Amino acid sequence: EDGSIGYHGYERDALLALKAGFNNSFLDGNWTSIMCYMNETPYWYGIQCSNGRVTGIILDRMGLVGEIKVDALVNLTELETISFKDNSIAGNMMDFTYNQKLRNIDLSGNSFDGEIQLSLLNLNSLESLQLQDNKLEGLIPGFNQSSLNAFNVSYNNLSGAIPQTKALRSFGLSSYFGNKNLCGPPTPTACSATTNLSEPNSQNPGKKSSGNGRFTAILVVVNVIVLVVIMFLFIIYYKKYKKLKTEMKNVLVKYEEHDSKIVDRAMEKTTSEGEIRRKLVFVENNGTTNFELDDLLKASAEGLGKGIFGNCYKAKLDFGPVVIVKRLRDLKPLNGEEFVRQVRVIADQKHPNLLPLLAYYYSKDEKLFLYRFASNGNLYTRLHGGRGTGDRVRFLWSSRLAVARGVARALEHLHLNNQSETTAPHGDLKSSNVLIDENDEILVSDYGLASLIALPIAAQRMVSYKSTEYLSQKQISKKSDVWSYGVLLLELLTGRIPAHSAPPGTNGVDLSGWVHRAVREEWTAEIFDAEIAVQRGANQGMLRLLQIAIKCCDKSPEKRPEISQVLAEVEEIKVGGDSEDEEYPYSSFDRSLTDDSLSATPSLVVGDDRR
Ligand SMILES: Nc1ncnc2c1ncn2[C@@H]1O[C@H](COP(=O)(O)OP(=O)(O)OP(=O)(O)O)[C@@H](O)[C@H]1O
Repeated sequence: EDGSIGYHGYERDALLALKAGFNNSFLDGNWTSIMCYMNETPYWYGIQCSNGRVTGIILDRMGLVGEIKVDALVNLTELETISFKDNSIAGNMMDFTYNQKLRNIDLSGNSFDGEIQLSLLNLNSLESLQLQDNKLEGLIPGFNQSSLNAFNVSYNNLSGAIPQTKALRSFGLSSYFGNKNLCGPPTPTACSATTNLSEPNSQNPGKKSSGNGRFTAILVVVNVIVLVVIMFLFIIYYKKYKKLKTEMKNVLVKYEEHDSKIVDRAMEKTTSEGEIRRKLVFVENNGTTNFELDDLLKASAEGLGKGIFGNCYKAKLDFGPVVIVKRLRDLKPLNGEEFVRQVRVIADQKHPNLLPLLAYYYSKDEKLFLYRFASNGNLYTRLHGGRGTGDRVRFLWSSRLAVARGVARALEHLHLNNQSETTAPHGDLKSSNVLIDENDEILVSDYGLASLIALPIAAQRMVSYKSTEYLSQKQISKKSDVWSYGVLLLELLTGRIPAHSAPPGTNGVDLSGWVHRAVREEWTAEIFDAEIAVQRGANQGMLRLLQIAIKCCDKSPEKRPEISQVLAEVEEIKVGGDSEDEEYPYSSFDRSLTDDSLSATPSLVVGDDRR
């Protein structure tokens, strides 16, 4: 097992097998990708984890149907709690032999039948066993764990004498009530001498004598014949099974060879000594000089930070160029072929406002993406950096409008190249993913990476998954990108940090709610960043951009405009004449916001988007 990825594949397989038996559409949608990662909050509904291991399964009142295989829990050795309370699960109980840490078991309110599992007797930490309201039959096993402090088998079809162990004697009638034929304390019914023997129960196989000797002899002969036939059939079956297994193995080996050949072809080269060496794969036409992984390893590297897709480094190669290296982590379990296919999709997204992928590297243990270095940093730092200090470089309206345009163009390109209705083609649009190169060109980064990382990680960390529609309906779409774009515009206009994309350790505000409140309560002068509010000639343009932003941030995704429409409107905004150096008190906004501009678009203030 790969401990480094923080989860355990065989546990995941066990849970997926369990899920398959339930045929439950919610779980089918929710239990995808990995269930837990180290000590982070589990990603799957109803799963508890510790150190990447599954410690609890709690699926109460989920309408679960079907049966649970007897060996379903064999691989979940860290399990402490299991609860399937109030579902409609049928069939025999599962085997608990390998779940020695189990403390709480609640299978109540289902249709479990057959006998109570004897493996429960060996769970030395068992504290609570709730089996009431099922269809269990046979005898109650002699539970005697001193840890047991809650026990209920009421309303089943159990029969026979209640074992008079120290542990079981401590529970009252309510634990046993509603069974077919239980006797002995605490029930009022005394047991007859033959009670237990008369019950059909494999755990107590005493059976009544079945009539005369002749009949018994015939029965024995028939039994022997049946046994011989069964053994014969078993031998035939076993031979066939062995043959099938060997064939399967051959097919698998062939498949793996084929798979690795594809990866090899894409990513490996034969050196002059004839040995295979993995190499960086350069995306064609990128205009850079190609180099080897060794060159990269020799380069001086500076850590830029840890993003949701992995750590980012700036590497200065010995022979001159500077590249950005992203070490991808938390990836979906993709084989080489699938990885290459997804990378091609990203690499093919060519647009002047998208940060181009230069090269990639794939091996079992390491996946790298190499990007062009954008020397003027990211929008987040440009917009918020150095405020209140002498280091602050003024960020003028014309530059902010250029950012709004560049990002909208990039986003439109991504949307036009993605036909899916159920994905946000960027998915993680935020100011730290908008880069500025040496010519002040805008480059949007981190697009397409959602297709590579595990869904729970994406759902937990990516901006799209923080939109209203994901929070309420668990759905994202292109309109989720439009919403992120609207918030980015508000960030540009207000100079404030949005809560949902604030870097760790930074406090952000609910920008959309805040802007609506400001418009309603007429403290409009405060909406615009003082740094641009003073550029009076640009006021109309700022108001236009604010209106667009508010439309993009509509709570209902269907009311938000398409990105093409947004782009068209942003392109129409004029920078605003000679405004750059003109400075007026920013209260000059008051009248225009409350009277002219907003009254012309009443929907702006009606659709309150406070969250
Ligand atoms: N090509 C690049 N040129 C210059 N700086 C970059 C480049 N790529 C990333 N950065 C900067 O490096 C830092 C780390 O980037 P990274 O993408 O790993 O994290 P992030 O953008 O903060 O978060 P996330 O992964 O959620 O997008 C960020 O400040 C980012 O702006």
